[in-house]
Amino acid sequence: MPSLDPLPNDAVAKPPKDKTKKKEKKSKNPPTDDAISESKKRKKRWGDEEAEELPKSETSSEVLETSDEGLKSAKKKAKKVKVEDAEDDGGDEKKVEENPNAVSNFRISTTLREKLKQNGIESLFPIQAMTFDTILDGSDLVGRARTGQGKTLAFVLPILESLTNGPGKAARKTGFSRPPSVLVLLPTRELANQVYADFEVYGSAVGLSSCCLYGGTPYHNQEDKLRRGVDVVIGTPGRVKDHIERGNLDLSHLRFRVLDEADEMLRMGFVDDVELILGKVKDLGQVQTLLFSATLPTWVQHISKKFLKPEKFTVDLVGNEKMKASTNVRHIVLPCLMSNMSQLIPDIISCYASGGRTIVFTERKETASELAGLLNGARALHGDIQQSQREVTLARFRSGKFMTLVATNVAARGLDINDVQLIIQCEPPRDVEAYIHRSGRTGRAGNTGVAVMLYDPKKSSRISQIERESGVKFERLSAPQPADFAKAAGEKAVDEVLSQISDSVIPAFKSVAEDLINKSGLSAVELLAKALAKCSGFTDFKKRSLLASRENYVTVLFQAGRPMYSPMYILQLLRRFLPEEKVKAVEGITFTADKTGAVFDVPAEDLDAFVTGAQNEHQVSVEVPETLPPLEEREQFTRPRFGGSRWNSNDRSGGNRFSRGRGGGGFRGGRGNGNRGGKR
Ligand SMILES: Nc1ncnc2c1ncn2[C@@H]1O[C@H](COP(=O)(O)OP(=O)(O)OP(=O)(O)O)[C@@H](O)[C@H]1O
Repeated sequence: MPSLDPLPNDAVAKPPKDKTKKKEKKSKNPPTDDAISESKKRKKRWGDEEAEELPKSETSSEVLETSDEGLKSAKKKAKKVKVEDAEDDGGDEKKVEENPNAVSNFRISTTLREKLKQNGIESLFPIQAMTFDTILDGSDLVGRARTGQGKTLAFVLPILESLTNGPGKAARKTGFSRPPSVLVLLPTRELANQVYADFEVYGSAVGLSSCCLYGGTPYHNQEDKLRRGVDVVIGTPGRVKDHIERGNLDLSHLRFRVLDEADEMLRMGFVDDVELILGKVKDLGQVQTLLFSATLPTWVQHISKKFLKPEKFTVDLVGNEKMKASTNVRHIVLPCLMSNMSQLIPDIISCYASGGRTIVFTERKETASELAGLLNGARALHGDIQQSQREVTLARFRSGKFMTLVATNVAARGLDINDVQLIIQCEPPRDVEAYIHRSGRTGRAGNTGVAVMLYDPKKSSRISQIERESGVKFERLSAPQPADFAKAAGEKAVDEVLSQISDSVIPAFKSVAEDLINKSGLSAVELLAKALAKCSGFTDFKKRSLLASRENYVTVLFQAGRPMYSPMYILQLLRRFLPEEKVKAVEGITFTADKTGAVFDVPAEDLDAFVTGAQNEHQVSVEVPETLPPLEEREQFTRPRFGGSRWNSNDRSGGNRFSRGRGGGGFRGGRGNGNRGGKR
């Protein structure tokens, strides 16, 4: 299993200090001898002579160690286990894992340990190791770790352990039509199903049953399960609330309440239902509340106070770290107009997906459906699709029946899908949390991945805003050029030809191949190159502009020996050595950050005229840059017009800003609408 990020230094924020007291609160009743002997007995009851009863935290307000201390103390605990074992068992010392996060170093029963091992899990991830004891010992907790760091099992394991071998066992209701002991709330149906699957796998191993309550599916199956009695209810707030109101769901005996993706659950639109649901618990002293997310904006700390006990613990493995997003992901930005996306995205996938799955995020449901229809083999997932179809689509994506999913934020959070190598966001999302969660669909559990965010060159300022708020440092790249992906695709085709095509096919195709060489006028190598392109799914290669990925355009860098501030000035200089129709074809004038020049796109067939024409002009130069120079940040709000396809630059239907004229978008030569430059 790949290793995970090293823990940051400020992993654990202290629980809110009780300002009225000088010293940290000590527990009122220090453990009596009976309690100690009882706890020693308990290590047997936990069905695991190896699982050592680790000393409970002295007080509920005890500060959890910082991450480094946490790991050191976990090591000490491991050694302590070793020492105690030796004393207790007359020296037949048990092998204790040196790895402080080894599952066997935690109060996890043999049954659960076996089930974890079957799933390849023999060591806890940091967020799991840092929160396990605190949850098992009965505290409320806010947990934060970057995406893909195992937050789900961080609450699943201690909850199951508590209900079957620990403090939660005694109070747990049992028998037919029992009320649930656990409620887990999530923001989307897909995520609810995913967490339900984890509870099914691990809960059923220890005799606990679960059910999943979410909309778009019939009530009666869920009602039957609730009527028969379940231990764990996982669901989305809307459907959970419906079942409460229908009298199917009694939450008065809950032992655990969990808000996964807590910041999303406490956002407008969810918080009222969440508050109503969580308020159904009668005895707040008996219930533990756990909040987890990769993002916990400050406002969450305030609003969550009403659900958590004052002496809650916080384990924050992101803390004050600048980088809030996944550190296992390459974060790339790439300029592209909406009208060029359906042509560009397949090339980005060829370049960065490494044969794995790709999730493309759009802001709106209709654009997700539209784009999915334009991308070969892609499927759409969003809230307007019927629930049964959503489940089929996600299951087929998970099983690799298709490799490109085009989704809205319904797939942004929590979804854990194997081998997602590439995330493409069609435009900067509205908030930084969306960026962090979307890009976190790749690079999970210690694996690596690539997140590409496309942006309209006219709105580049959103990029630095997301950089500031997420701590991400984007790689500013331009559209992949044919050479970028031909090599990778060609090598893949060669591997397939050599490994999958038997020599037995040669006689049948040899004469056709000889005819082709004799008649085509191309060399054997050139013909083979075409055949490999065909195997790779390419029929032609179009050059794309660096500035906006415009097909059959080239981005040029224009300089005039003095700072420039107005596109009109540039157009006037161009008119000195170019005919009007070529000046009119200029697209997307954008000044360099130092204003000493400007870049813009010109039709590839006009490039020579621009370069040679400039040579005869005093102090004017036109060159083709390898990469974009640092450009002026731009923010321009253009109200999108409706109708027509915004995705296909070949579309001449007009009707919206994305398919206007050649190449679409950007400032156009000759109209002098000027670059409004900078932010307004
Ligand atoms: N201790 C572990 N060892 C190995 N793999 C693990 C461990 N814990 C969890 N995983 C795997 O790591 C992946 C990510 O886990 P999970 O989905 O819980 O992450 P997360 O932190 O909730 O992510 P997100 O913030 O995106 O919701 C899953 O495939 C899970 O099976």
